[in-house]
Amino acid sequence: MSLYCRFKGSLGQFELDADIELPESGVSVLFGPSGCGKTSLLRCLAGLSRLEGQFDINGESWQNDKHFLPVHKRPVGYVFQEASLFPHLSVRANLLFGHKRVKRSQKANGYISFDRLVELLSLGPLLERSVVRLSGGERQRIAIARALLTNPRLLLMDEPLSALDSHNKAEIICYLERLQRELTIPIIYVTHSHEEVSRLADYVVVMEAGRTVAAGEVNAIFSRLDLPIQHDEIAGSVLNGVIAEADHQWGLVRIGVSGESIWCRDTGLQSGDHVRVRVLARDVSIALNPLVGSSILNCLQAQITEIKDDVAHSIALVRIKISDSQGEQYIVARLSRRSISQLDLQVGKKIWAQIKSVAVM
Ligand SMILES: Nc1ncnc2c1ncn2[C@@H]1O[C@H](COP(=O)(O)OP(=O)(O)OP(=O)(O)O)[C@@H](O)[C@H]1O
Repeated sequence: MSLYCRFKGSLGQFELDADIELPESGVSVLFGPSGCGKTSLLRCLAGLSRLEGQFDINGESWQNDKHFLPVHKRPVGYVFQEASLFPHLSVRANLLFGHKRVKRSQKANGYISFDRLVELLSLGPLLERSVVRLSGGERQRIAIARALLTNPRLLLMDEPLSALDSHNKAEIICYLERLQRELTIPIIYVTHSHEEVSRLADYVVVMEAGRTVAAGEVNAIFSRLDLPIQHDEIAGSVLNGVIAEADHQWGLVRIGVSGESIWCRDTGLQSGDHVRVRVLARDVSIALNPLVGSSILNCLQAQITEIKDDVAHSIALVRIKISDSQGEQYIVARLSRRSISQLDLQVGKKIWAQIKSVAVM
């Protein structure tokens, strides 16, 4: 871990109390409901807001009790919900606006060149166009490239997909996944979308009412039953796996996940590809014996590690563990309390977790 921050103070009526340590690279997502303080925390990191606190990044102090590095001196790239591009300039000129300010000697480790960014974000055909008639997705790709061309040591992204339609969103997520593989600087990404977290996050910080309440790896955080994220109807667990085989006849792939298998729709991935799957808690059921004569393709051997009543009286959440010699991962199932009683489900019990292949995302 080499990014540490703590900020405490008031912004009008709002109290921010954040204290987090993040990995030195990869995508860390700030996740939480609207108004919980994600943007406020991002603004403190950028130096746009000044609260009492401390911010150390990769061995440098940007803020402590005696010192505050002003916003214009922080090498930070900032991507907002909507790209604010210069309307009188071409795409190329918009990109070069940030690029020119970077001296050769200042180019940090992991710096991605103009040509490489144009290639990674498929900006070549747009370079000579005016920015005025571009789609939202194209504008956002330019905003991301422009932020990176300033040679930042930290990239902040504040709900960069929230203003886009679903087609543009899906496209930009693919570009972000590509960038993620090349960038070596830390990215802090704000969202309240479960899909974005499961696709992009290496690490998650959960925020609630101005406070940072939990932080950790994606599977660990999304399988915790004590966090408010589980109250969401579309809450689910995120599992890491590897494509093991394809069933071309039926258009399915088998994903190996901690010694178990999950069949889901084939989206063109190859054997050996590392993937993430998201399984909603409401799509998981539990049986005491392996399935016979069922349409459900996925039946995973697992063990119950925790049971917790939901806020809704009739429902409980069950955390189950799958494991092999490489480690363990957790899945959450949302069940009726009646089923839990009838099957006498208890912590430690070995069970079978059933998941419809069409429900796997
Ligand atoms: N400078 C400020 N003065 C007064 N109130 C502020 C200030 N900055 C933020 N707030 C308030 O702090 C709260 C948190 O806002 P913030 O934008 O950080 O939340 P958020 O989690 O990013 O929300 P969203 O997901 O909707 O963007 C809001 O109620 C906002 O009005």
